[in-house]
Amino acid sequence: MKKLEQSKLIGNKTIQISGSKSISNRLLILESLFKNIQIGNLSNSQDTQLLKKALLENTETVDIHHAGTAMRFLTSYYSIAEGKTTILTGSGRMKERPIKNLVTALQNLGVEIEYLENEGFPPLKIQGRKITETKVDVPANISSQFITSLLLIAGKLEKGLEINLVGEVTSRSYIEMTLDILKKFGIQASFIGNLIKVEPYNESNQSAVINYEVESDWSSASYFYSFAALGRETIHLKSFYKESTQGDSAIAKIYEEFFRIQTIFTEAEHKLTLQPDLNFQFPEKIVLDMNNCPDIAQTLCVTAAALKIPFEISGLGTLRVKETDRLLALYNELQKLGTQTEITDNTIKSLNFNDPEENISIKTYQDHRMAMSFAPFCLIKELNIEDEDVVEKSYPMFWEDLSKILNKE
Ligand SMILES: O=C(O)C1=C[C@@H](OP(=O)(O)O)[C@@H](O)[C@H](O)C1
Ligand SMILES: C=C(OP(=O)(O)O)C(=O)O
Repeated sequence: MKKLEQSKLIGNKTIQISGSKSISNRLLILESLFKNIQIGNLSNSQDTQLLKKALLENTETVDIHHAGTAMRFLTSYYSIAEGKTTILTGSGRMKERPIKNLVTALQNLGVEIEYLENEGFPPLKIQGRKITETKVDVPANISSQFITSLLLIAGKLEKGLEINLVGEVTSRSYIEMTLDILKKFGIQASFIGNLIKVEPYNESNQSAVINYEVESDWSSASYFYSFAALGRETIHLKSFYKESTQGDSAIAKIYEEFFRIQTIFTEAEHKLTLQPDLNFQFPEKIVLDMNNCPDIAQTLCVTAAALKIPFEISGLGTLRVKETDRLLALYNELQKLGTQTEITDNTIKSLNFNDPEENISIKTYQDHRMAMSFAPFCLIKELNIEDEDVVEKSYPMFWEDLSKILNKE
């Protein structure tokens, strides 16, 4: 249990955030399939460590715990490991997170994959083989990770791959991030309408060494936007770029529009300065579709609840199948801050704001983002965060970094 006393924000501190977990996990798979690259600022998240270990050890049974990207990316990776049988499993929650659309797509490409417990969910038994098919349909409304998973192996197939995205495309920014990284590896791809075409990798590219400096993680940066919005002090974050491929960089625009936090980029130092406008007036209401940046939805809901600004967020269907049912978790825990909400399959809307509870203890539901998104509320009132170690999944240094910017009141 982490006790966060009521605190004040110390101005002008600099926080060094580690590399994007999404970019890092794509790079590790590509490195293993295609060639050696020099990776700088690799994510120190537990999810990245787990994936790295799985790729290095190459055992028959692989337990990926709660790392969603690793689970989905490795499903395709082991599907093309010719002659190798792999059992791919994960935590209790991972066994409840959907994977059927990806498995069906790989089965349609000729791979033998068996569900070892429940149909449509891990654990999987995968019999790797050479894929010769060239086209596949994939429903794109459940998780973009299914598409990324196929894209990461596509260049390895003899004739490349055409992926037809069926239905609404969720978390599109993550697909675009994957295509950008493929390009850096020299893998040609196009994304027109609902069709993605990837050309086979040209082996003569093999010799050119790539240096890839991973931009720091914008999802992790989001919590500092929340601190700046509630504490109205300047915070510096490193190492970020002005043009980001991470969809969660939308946090800068969102917090500028609704909370008057200006983001200033210092190119030379790859530094972001989060600078609150002190003459800030609350917006009347926040209405936003966050389908493109689902991981920062919890951050925004807590900031809005703390400031008692009515909000109505849509595009959040995927939150139901993440580390926990994040809409339900928000509904439960925001009540402790005094905020009543109404949730549907894919939206959350505030109904009214009352005083926070006396002794607030936030449950985290094994979800790192529940712990980190509620932490900034300590600028309003003291609170406890249960199972604080959950932050390791994406941001192991989170509590240490907070201690640098908080002063007990
Ligand atoms: O490709 C990725 O790196 C991710 C895609 C998103 O998942 P969905 O596409 O399942 O929404 C996001 O929520 C997750 O944290 C990371
Ligand atoms: C949803 C997340 O991760 P994953 O799907 O990779 O477990 C996340 O980090 O918020």
